[in-house]
Amino acid sequence: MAKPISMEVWNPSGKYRVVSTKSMPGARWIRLLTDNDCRLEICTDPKTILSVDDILALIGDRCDGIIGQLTEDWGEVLFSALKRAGGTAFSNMAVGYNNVDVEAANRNGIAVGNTPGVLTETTAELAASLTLSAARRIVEADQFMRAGLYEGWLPYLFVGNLLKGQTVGVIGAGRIGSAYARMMIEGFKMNLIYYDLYQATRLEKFVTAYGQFLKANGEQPVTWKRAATMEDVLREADVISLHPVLDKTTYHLINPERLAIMKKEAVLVNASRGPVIDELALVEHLKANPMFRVGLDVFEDEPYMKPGLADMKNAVVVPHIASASKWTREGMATLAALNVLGKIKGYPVWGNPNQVEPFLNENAAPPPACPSIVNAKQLGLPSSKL
Ligand SMILES: NC(=O)C1=CN([C@@H]2O[C@H](COP(=O)(O)OP(=O)(O)OC[C@H]3O[C@@H](n4cnc5c(N)ncnc54)[C@H](O)[C@@H]3O)[C@@H](O)[C@H]2O)C=CC1
Ligand SMILES: O=C(O)C(=O)CO
Repeated sequence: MAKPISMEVWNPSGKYRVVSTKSMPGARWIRLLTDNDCRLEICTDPKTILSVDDILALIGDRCDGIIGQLTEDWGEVLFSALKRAGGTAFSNMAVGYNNVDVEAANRNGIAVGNTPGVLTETTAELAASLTLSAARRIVEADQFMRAGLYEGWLPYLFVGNLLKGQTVGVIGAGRIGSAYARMMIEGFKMNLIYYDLYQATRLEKFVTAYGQFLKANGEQPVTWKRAATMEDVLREADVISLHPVLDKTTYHLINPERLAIMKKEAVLVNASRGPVIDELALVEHLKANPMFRVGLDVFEDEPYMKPGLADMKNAVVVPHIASASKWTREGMATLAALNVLGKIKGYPVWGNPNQVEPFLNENAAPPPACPSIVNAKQLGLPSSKL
């Protein structure tokens, strides 16, 4: 087993031992735990990704709850160790929890928290930024300037794609996908085609109302369509943004066959999870189709890129920063801490994980509830009546 690693300890005499595998932004999450009789231990080891052995050492012999990161592998080994240490609560500091084996958590009676809602707009804004960067070739043009290559305006210099009046395709029109769609529709007057297992009723109503508003003002109305198949989106859209969860149904959702049916000058954006795209196939597609552009926040084998991707001028790549705004990261820390605290205190689970604002109000005490526990039903946890 790995040696115990460096820790920062808050409120040493607290009754409940809570561990965070990383330092997290803001001070509120620390205050919320220490004001509620928790001894908080924050791992300060400089290693970016902790191994299962590292985390076993952090859990130790006694641990009531633990906050972990999306880079960590939370399965049977860690959940059974947490159970043996007397723990009942884990929270990912993330909305996505594909790094967590929820079945293993269920077997060990551990609640699994996540942090929905607080990342929605921040992540959608980064997806919109990637869309614009790819469509208008911002990174290529920036590199060109810095290399001293600019000799004056030219009719063909860095010609890209106009978004207005084009079709934006969204795959996975949940919280983030819908927020992204609204940005592209309201901001650039794009038409929408989307594919999701469920109907995005609020999004549809928004596009209808916005279309009516534009029409009343003498402008071309925007339109929406719910596609029967993912292929319909890929064939029709000029810009496609991926926002589904990562699971068996979405692994390599973008594969060679599906890349082949996309428009040759399409823009593809991924701020969901890397394995949603077959990245090797994408590299080949980028090579064969120089006018096809991508904006990627996530990668199949993070922190690595597949061979060849870094050389592609038609790819904009950023290191998984879609949720990286101060407000969002502090909010994620707060929600993760409250998930763990709420379970330790025996609080019920908040009724609507899409409406977590009451937990984020700095000027009020948070509701006595766990903001979001993904396996609440399986563990038979009570729902909050608030
Ligand atoms: N790059 C980043 O930093 C971030 C990435 N994410 C990723 O984005 C994902 C989505 O987050 P939210 O919008 O908050 O979740 P959400 O649960 O509101 O939306 C996910 C949507 O995907 C749909 N979906 C599931 N399977 C599908 C399939 N096979 N085909 C099409 N649609 C399918 C669901 O019906 C749902 O509407 C997270 O699970 C996470 O992996 C989230 C935040 C930040
Ligand atoms: O919350 C998530 O799922 C993330 O990817 C964090 O950025």
